[in-house]
Amino acid sequence: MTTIKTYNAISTIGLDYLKQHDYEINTNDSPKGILLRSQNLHNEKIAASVRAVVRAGAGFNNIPVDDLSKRGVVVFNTPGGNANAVKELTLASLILAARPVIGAIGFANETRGGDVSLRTEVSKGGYRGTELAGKTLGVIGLGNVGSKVANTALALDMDVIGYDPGLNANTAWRIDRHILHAKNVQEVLKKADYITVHIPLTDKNKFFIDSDSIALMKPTAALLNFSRSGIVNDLAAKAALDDDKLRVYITDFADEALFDHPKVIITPHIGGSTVEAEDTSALMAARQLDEYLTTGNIINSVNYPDIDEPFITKYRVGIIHENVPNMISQISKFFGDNDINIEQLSNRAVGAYAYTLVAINDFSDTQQEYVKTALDDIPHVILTRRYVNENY
Ligand SMILES: NC(=O)c1ccc[n+]([C@@H]2O[C@H](COP(=O)([O-])OP(=O)(O)OC[C@H]3O[C@@H](n4cnc5c(N)ncnc54)[C@H](O)[C@@H]3O)[C@@H](O)[C@H]2O)c1
Ligand SMILES: O=C(O)[C@H](O)COP(=O)(O)O
Repeated sequence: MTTIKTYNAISTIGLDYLKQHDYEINTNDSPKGILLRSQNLHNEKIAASVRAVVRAGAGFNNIPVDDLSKRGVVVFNTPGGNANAVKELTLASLILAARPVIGAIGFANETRGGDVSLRTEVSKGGYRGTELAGKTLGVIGLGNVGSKVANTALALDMDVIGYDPGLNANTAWRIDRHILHAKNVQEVLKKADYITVHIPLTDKNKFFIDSDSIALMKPTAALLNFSRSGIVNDLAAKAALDDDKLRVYITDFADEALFDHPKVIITPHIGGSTVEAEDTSALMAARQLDEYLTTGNIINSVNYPDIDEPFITKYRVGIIHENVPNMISQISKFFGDNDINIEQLSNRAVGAYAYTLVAINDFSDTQQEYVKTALDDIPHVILTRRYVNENY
């Protein structure tokens, strides 16, 4: 049996899937895979046995991707698995930014005793809000979450302007044609009444929203952060709120500096915390993990190229290597020199790394033993794995 190590509360749907596919969960210290959510892996020792790390969720800034890539460990996430959950909480937050719902609930609860209805009717004027219809929503990042938020805001009769210079074709298809595409982020910051950020935390995106960007916003603007702590400079947001340069800041990431601020609403990182999102993400994660460990197919990796081919031969060899010239010819020569016939060879590269998946039928035990060690001697090969098709 193969062991998978887990961190965080992973939905039982995902864990059951693994158990049904002959995996043990957390039974020893030499797992083949790790399945996690937001656990910070940067300071954890990751066992040498690990071949795959799967994030049941979108953001993977909690995983030491660069180090794992060098070790040939494939890192996955589950894009879109929790996007609807984040969309719904973002929409709720837009309403909280437009209407003083939280204060009004507090007030209603304080008016116990006597003629409650009279007192609430007299004082409700203090809880008047505004409407979202007709206002402009700026969406920064139009990926799985941002595209859903943007499309749904149109149904609320908002005007929507989006910014995403790295939009991929799949997501682009999903974006409603009524959404205005900004050429630069400044255009969004200046035009929008509500600004919501849905981008990953990377070195480049650290403090993407800082005092300079807030200075471009309308002083009546509302800023929403359901991305990550560190994408918005919270201290800059707080200073702008204090100086009446920003109206409200809603964030899903608690920060000591923001507690008890009257213009801040904090939720405890619950954007993806719905039953449905946790089930979907965990099941996607479990399937991707099993698929890689048993067939070599890579689906939704964040550090290696995806290759997803039907496993129709008896064997496969997956070779993780650097993306440098002459690798495919050296690999195919290696198989030829060792009298092993290649039925199919797939190769893809992304950034500094590449993956070659070789399909084989006739593969003697001696050849298999030899390939396992000798392929690794080709310069720039990082890791080699062999896969056996039990259904062949
Ligand atoms: N609060 C939560 O619980 C929760 C849940 C899910 C996701 N998230 C966060 O939201 C982020 C986005 O999630 P997603 O599923 O939409 O990811 P995604 O990968 O589908 O989309 C991210 C988009 O951001 C764009 N982007 C990157 N940098 C940008 C920049 N500087 N300016 C404009 N666009 C930029 C990318 O091109 C991509 O289209 C995740 O990385 C994660 O950190 C939080
Ligand atoms: O990036 C994500 O998917 C979200 O931040 C969800 O995180 P969680 O799995 O810890 O709820």
